[in-house]
Amino acid sequence: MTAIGIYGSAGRMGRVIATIAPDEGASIAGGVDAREDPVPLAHHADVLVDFSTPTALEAHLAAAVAAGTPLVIGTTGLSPTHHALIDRAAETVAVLQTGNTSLGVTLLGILVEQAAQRLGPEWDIEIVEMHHRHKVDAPSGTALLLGEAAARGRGTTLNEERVDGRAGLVGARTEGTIGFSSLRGGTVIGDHQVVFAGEGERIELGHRGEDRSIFARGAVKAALWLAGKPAGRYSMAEVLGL
Ligand SMILES: NC(=O)C1=CN([C@@H]2O[C@H](COP(=O)(O)OP(=O)(O)OC[C@H]3O[C@@H](n4cnc5c(N)ncnc54)[C@H](OP(=O)(O)O)[C@@H]3O)[C@@H](O)[C@H]2O)C=CC1
Ligand SMILES: O=C(O)C1=N[C@H](C(=O)O)C[C@H](O)C1
Repeated sequence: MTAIGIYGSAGRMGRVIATIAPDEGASIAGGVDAREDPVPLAHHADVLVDFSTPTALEAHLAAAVAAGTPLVIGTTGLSPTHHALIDRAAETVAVLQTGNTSLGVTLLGILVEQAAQRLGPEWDIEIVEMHHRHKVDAPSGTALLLGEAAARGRGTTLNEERVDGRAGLVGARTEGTIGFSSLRGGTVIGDHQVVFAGEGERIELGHRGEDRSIFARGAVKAALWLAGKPAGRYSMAEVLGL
């Protein structure tokens, strides 16, 4: 049975992953949290999952590379530097990074890319997300993933088009931009709405997470799929065959 090591094992996600792993046919090799050495776990797990914090990512990647153990990264709030480190690690081990491991959001990303491509830049795109009061990063990793899908559909990059949380006298909207708004409160698991606003009509594509097990199941499926894969950077759509 494939043994999964969890970075961030005592957190909200880590605990759900440990609970549902046996249902998906996996066992848990162990867990690591803040101020613990990530290296021994990388050596005795078959595959690692990281749902911790961006500041720990570099050490987790180094441990995975040193042990030759594949790594699924679910942690969000990553910077371009983190993504460069992931690309470098993926030259040595199999790595899958995604802001959302659920089936629903993975499919939503594909639908958003297609809609953006077909509608063109004259349809304004705004992405609204809401999460629980404990979430520390904004926009959410999922919102950014959806924004990247929309930008790809339009043949551009999110870096060129991104506008975060407007406030004050910001002026009229610039065509082609992709706006982000983040709400925080209560116990919301994760809601995302992608609004395509055209002349006299709107299309809204969205997803509501009702339970963290949707992310945990996806993470375990990704880990089982990634174990034994050659070095490279893989996607959740490949795991789910979408
Ligand atoms: N991709 C996806 O589908 C999803 C991604 N996420 C993302 O996963 C991450 C974790 O979310 P969540 O579980 O809610 O957060 P929590 O804050 O509940 O858990 C984070 C865990 O990481 C641990 N941690 C902190 N620093 C380190 C470190 N240096 N090394 C190892 N572990 C460390 C914390 O330990 P301690 O308490 O000791 O500090 C804690 O147990 C977030 O970035 C979130 O956005 C969440 C849900 C789905
Ligand atoms: O922190 C969370 O809870 C979640 N984080 C991910 C994100 O940033 O998109 C995924 C999910 O929405 C829950």
